[in-house]
Amino acid sequence: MKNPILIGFMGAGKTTVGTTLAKVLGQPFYDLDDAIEKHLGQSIPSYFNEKGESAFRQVEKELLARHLSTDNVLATGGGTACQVVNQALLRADKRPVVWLQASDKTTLENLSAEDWQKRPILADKTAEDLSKLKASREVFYRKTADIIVNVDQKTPETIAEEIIDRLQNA
Ligand SMILES: Nc1ncnc2c1ncn2[C@@H]1O[C@H](COP(=O)(O)OP(=O)(O)OP(=O)(O)O)[C@@H](O)[C@H]1O
Ligand SMILES: O=C(O)C1=C[C@@H](O)[C@@H](O)[C@H](O)C1
Ligand SMILES: [Mg+2]
Repeated sequence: MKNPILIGFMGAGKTTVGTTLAKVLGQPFYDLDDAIEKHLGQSIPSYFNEKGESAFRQVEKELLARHLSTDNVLATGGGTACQVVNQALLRADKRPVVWLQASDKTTLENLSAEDWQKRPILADKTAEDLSKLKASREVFYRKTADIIVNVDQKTPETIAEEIIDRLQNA
């Protein structure tokens, strides 16, 4: 089984589930947002503030491209799979792409006030705005994913096991 790439909306649990999944599989884990922050030497919100979203997307694309040839369990950022150029990179990688699909309710429950602050796309947004943005992005996740795993009311361990089961039986 090739190590999967996790995509999906903010708060779906890509970082959390990816960490657990990598442990269960005994494989290294790579989190694209963490890698971006290390590369920039600053937090994503601070970089967004200084340079704006399009500069962020450029760095995101470069680090994604640089990393795809390695075989880690990979957690993308919430917007990674929504950029056309990244979709092509993800599809070309030949690793299974797993969409962690969460309801609005789960997404809102997962995102604490601190999580909300760490995600500049959500700055000044209401729950209703989040719901609209999430709905508008689903078409991209669906198009990029090989499998869809619903995460509602499941622990990270259960989700990781489900991903492994689905990939082994795919
Ligand atoms: N299955 C789960 N059960 C309980 N809490 C969860 C679960 N998945 C994620 N969380 C919590 O939700 C929050 C957001 O999770 P996480 O950072 O993994 O999301 P993400 O998909 O990586 O978001 P982003 O796209 O912004 O990187 C964290 O506080 C995490 O602890
Ligand atoms: O959904 C998004 O567009 C983002 C999600 C985060 O993971 C980060 O990649 C960044 O805050 C942008
Ligand atoms: Mg994450």
